Amino acid sequence: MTAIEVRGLRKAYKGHEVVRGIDLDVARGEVFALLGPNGAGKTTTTEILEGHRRRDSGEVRVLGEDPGTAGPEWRARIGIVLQDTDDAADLTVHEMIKHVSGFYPGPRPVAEVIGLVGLEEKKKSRIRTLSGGQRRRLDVALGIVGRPELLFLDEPTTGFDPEARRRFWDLVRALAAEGTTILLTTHYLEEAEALADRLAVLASGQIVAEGTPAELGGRASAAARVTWHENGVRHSEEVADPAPLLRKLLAADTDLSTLTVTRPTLEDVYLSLIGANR
Ligand SMILES: Nc1ncnc2c1ncn2[C@@H]1O[C@H](COP(=O)(O)OP(=O)(O)OP(=O)(O)O)[C@@H](O)[C@H]1O
Repeated sequence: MTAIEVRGLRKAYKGHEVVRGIDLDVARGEVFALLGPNGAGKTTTTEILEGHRRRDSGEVRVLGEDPGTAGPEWRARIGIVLQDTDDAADLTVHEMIKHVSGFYPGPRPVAEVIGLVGLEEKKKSRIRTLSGGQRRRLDVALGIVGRPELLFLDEPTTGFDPEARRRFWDLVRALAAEGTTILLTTHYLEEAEALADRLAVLASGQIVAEGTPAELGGRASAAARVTWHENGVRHSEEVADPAPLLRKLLAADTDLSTLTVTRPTLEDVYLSLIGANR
């Protein structure tokens, strides 16, 4: 079943079109990442799907309803982690999560949510005293307290330290394992690679590539670069299939202690896609 279905989505601000005919399908239970440079239209698209922004044209279905007209029951089935929120700073972490949990019919227990995002030590702290990364974790807590069927994560790990980011990835995987559909926007390609079942690259308001992280932009079939050293001299060859070259090197008893075989990283593919669409 489809969680998100978008056909021909368009949106302009003051006559300048920033979303220019997007088609998108996200299946239930899928983790889908939207990538793209600053200003590509990711947040605008996401906000339209969340029902927070009006579209100019196109068909949009989210959990079977049009977000432009869907009511509070639909809203209770989705969770949203916005790029930056700054409200109710005088409440404590626990009070804020408790307050928001009251909006949902079957919320997670507050203590469970605090544990999931790793804010146990800060549960009695006032929100205004949190660090940037802790504040983001609270945002994530508020996004998941209602047990959403579909979770929107807009750059969720900006400001996280590396350990918090890994912990957040585990949380996303656990939510996905429970069947939560997740739409994620991120500038961290390793994050998209670690989490997403599929991803789409948005450039100037259009989807320029879509696929699994392994296949995006022909990555799986791209040439491999083999490098090694022979008598102190570095050799480097680009080959479609590295096996014959490796056999030849082995047969010749070449020193392979510095051997590397690499294919384009997701970042390489992403940068060339963005570069080609400037
Ligand atoms: N309320 C608004 N009024 C006018 N222009 C806007 C508005 N919101 C966004 N824009 C413009 O629309 C374009 C797309 O913005 P959007 O925030 O969707 O991009 P993004 O891909 O999410 O970028 P980022 O990676 O920086 O978050 C940008 O050029 C932005 O300046």
